Amino acid sequence: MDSESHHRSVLPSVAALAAVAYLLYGIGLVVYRLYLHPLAKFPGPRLAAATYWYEAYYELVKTGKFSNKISELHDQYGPIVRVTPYELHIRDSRALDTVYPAGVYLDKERWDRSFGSGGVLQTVHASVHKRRRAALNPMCHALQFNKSPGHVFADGTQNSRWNRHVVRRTGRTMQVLQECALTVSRFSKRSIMEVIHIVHQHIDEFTDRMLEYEARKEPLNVTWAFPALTGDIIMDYFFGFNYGSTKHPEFQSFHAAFKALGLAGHVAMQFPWFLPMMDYIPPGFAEWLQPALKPLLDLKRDLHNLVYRTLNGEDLKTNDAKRTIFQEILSSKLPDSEKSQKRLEEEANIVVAGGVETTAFALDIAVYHITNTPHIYQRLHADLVAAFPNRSKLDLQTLEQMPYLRACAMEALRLSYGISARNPRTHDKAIQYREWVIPARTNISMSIPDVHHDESIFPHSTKYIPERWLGDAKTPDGVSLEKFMISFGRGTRSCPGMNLAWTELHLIMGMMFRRFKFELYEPDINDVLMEHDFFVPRQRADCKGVRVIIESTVD
Ligand code: HEM
Repeated sequence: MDSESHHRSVLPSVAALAAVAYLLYGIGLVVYRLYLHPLAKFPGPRLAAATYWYEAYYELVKTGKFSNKISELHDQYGPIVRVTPYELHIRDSRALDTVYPAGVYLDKERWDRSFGSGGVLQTVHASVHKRRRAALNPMCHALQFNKSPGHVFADGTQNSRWNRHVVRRTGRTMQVLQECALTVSRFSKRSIMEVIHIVHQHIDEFTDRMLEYEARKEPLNVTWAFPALTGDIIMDYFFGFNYGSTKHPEFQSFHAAFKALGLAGHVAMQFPWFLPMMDYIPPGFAEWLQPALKPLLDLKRDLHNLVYRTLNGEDLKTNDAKRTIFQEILSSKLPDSEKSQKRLEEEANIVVAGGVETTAFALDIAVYHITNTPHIYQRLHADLVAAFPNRSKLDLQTLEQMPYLRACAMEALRLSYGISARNPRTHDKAIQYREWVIPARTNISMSIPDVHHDESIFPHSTKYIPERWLGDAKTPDGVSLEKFMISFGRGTRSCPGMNLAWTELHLIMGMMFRRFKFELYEPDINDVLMEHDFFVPRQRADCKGVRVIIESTVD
C-alpha cells in the first residue's frame, strides 16, 4: 500500500474514533448531570437538567419564551426548579433577601456570554464588579453620609466599613432619606441639580415636538418618541454630546436597533463564538444586512473615537456637564487593564443600553394606562394643577413630593420590570432555602416579573393601580410594599441609574400630565405587554406602539 492510500484509510478511523469519543463524553456528561451532580436532587424536568438545548429551544426557537416556560415549571414543580444543568430558579418573593442579600458582593454568571465581559452589568466576578461599580458611582450621583458602620438601611443595603453609605433617590430610599433626614436631602438635591438643566433642555424640546403633533392633529407614537428623549439625555449625561434624536422628524433613536437585536443576546448566550464573530463583521455589511442597526453602529463608531481621543488627553464635551464617563473611569483607581479602549467602549455601550429602553418603556406604560383610565388622569392632572398653577414652570423638588405622581410612576415601573431576564447570583457558601440546602457556587436566579406579579403582594397584579402605593402601603402580613418593587434590582448590583431614571420620570410625567391631555389612538393593550423576554421585555412584533392624540390643557 502506498503512503497516500495508507493516509486515506487511516483518516476515517481517526474521525470515527473522535466521534465515538465525543459521543461517550456526551453520554458521560448527561449521566453526571442527571445522577451525580450536586443539583441532581432538585426538582425540574430531566431534559433541562441534562442539557442547555432545553433552554435554547425556548429562547431561540420559541423566541424569548423560556421565562414563560419556567413559570409553568414552577406551577408543576414548586418554588425551586433546576432550569438548566447548573442553575436553580426560585419563584418566591420572600426569597429575595436570601438570593440578593444586603451589602454582599456576589458573582453573576452567564450574562457576559450575551453582552461581552467589559461592562459593569455583566461582570462575572464580584471583586471586579465592585471595582468597576466604584469607578461609575460618581456619575450616578452617589450620595454619601455618615452613619455607623454595618448599619442596614431600609432598602436592604449595608453601610460600609468606611462609615459611608451610598443612597439613591428612589421611592424605596425615601425611607432611607427619612432616616438620615436633612443631611441627605441636601446632598441629594445638589447632586441632581448638577445635570438638571440638561434634562430640562431635552424635555423642552420634547414639549415643542408635542405641540407640533397637536397642531398637525397627528397621533404621536410615544413608543418611538420616548427612547429618542431618554437617549438624548443619557448621551449628554455620560458622553457630553447627543444625536438630536428628540428633534429628528421620525425620532430616530437606538430603539429600532435594540428592537432589531431582539434575539441576539439569546443566540450569544447559547453560542460563545457569536459575539467574537460579530466583532469581525464590517459595520457597512452589518448595516446592509439590518439597516435598523445604523444608530447603534454609529454609536459604536463614535464611542470608539471618543474613547480613543479621551485616552489621548482631549476634552471632547460639547455640553457643560462636569465630566464624561470616560474621564470619570480614567481618573478612578481602577487598574490600567480596566482602562483599555475595548473595556471603556463596552462600559459605555452598557450604560446606553441600560438607560434608554428601560426608562422609555416605563413611560410608555404610564402614558397608556393613565390615558386609558380617566379617573387616574383626572386625579393626577388636578394634583399637578394645584401644585403648579403656572403651567409653564415645573420644578423637580415639588414634583418629587407629590404622592400620586410618585404612585403612578411606581406602578409604571412595576409593570415595566426593567429587566425581564433571570437575574443570577452565585454565592460562595451553601444556602438554606426552605427545606433545601443549595450547594455553594450554584447559579441561583430569580425574575423581576415573577415578584411584580405575585398576587399575594400585588393583588390584580396585571392592572395599573397607583392607589396601591399610597399611604403606608404594606403587604397583608405588614411588610412594606416597596420591598417588593424591584424594577431596579436588589443589593450591590442594583441599578446605579435610579437617580437619573426617577428624575426623568418625575419631570416627563409631570410635564405631560400637567400641560396636556391625551386620547389613545387605536388603543391596543399589547403595546404595553411583554410578549418576548429579550433580556428586556419586548412587545409583539406586529405592535404599532402607543400612539396618542394630544391636546393642550387650558387650566
Ligand atoms: C426605569 C429605568 C431603569 C430601570 C427599571 C433599570 C433597571 C435596572 C436593573 C434591573 C438592573 C440590574 C440589576 C441587577 O443586576 O440586579 C440595572 C442595572 C444597571 N442599570 Fe439600570 N435601570 C433603569 C435606568 C437606568 C439608567 C437611566 C441608567 C444609566 C444612567 C442605568 C444604568 C444601569 C447600569 C450601568 C447597570 C449595571 C449595574 C451593575 O451591574 O452594577 N439604568 N438597571
